[in-house]
Amino acid sequence: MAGIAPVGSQLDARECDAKMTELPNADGEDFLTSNDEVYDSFESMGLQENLLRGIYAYGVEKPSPVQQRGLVPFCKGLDVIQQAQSGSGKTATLCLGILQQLDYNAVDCQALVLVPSPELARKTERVMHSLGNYLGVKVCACEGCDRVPEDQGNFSHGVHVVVGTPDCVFDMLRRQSLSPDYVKTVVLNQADEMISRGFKNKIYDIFQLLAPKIQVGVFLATMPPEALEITRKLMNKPVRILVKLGEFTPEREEMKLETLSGLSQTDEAAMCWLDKRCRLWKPKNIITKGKLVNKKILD
Ligand SMILES: Nc1ncnc2c1ncn2[C@@H]1O[C@H](COP(=O)(O)OP(=O)(O)OP(=O)(O)O)[C@@H](O)[C@H]1O
Repeated sequence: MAGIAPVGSQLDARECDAKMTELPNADGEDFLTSNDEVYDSFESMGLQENLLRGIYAYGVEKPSPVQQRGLVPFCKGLDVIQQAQSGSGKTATLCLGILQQLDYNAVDCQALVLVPSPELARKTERVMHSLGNYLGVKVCACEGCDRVPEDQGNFSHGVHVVVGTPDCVFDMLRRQSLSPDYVKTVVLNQADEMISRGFKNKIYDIFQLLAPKIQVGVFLATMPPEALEITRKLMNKPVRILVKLGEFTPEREEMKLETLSGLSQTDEAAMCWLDKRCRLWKPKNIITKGKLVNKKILD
């Protein structure tokens, strides 16, 4: 671990919030963190042996910038805001942070992950399941509000983590198909996207059903004013991590495309995703699975 004095560690909460909205557009500073610890390897983070095995089996060797700064505080049970671009490793971070803290001797729902779409719920379920394979995690995605009986069936076998859109999760809690009693962590993944899809009030409704003292993680790419409002209302002295655009390199994106292919996404979905990345980084070429994809074919 290398100790550094990061931008943000001396600022108060309000100054930090202001910085988090300004910094993505500013030159010069790459990180804003209100926590001064940076871990450049997973081994130095004090993670459980079986979680490390899951990480290696998943094919990940070195933590990404957001993981180097945000994973350990999250594992310690602190509230954490992580703002970084899509593809920077936020989903893996929240999965690892939850997996490290679960009590595997109890089969109660201990963590909720709220996401903007059923597709992202399924993706998060797969990532959590792969990383937690050696820990025996039971994770379940709510498939959709029209599939309540199937979801109820899955929950009845016992579950540690539930992932779903705010609508679905609220519905499960309201029907008492899911107990709020043992939930100690709630994560809002792609919180900015959830807000733009109109889920803000449903998120507040869910928190009304949970215990008052709960760990909250907020993961997003942008910080609209409503996201700041959510963090102020729901979080307790959060650790703030902002990784600027461009910190995640195209080389690592090769891995994302391989993962995409591995998950048998359609070529169209993969190309659409690549196109978004090319607009961000403007690379000349992207190499994937030994093939060179010339950027021109995406134009
Ligand atoms: N430390 C790492 N090293 C290499 N690849 C990684 C690492 N962490 C995550 N990845 C891979 O990078 C890709 C993006 O990670 P992830 O989905 O966690 O990012 P994200 O920030 O949540 O993206 P999005 O906002 O689009 O969901 C995935 O394919 C994941 O397997």
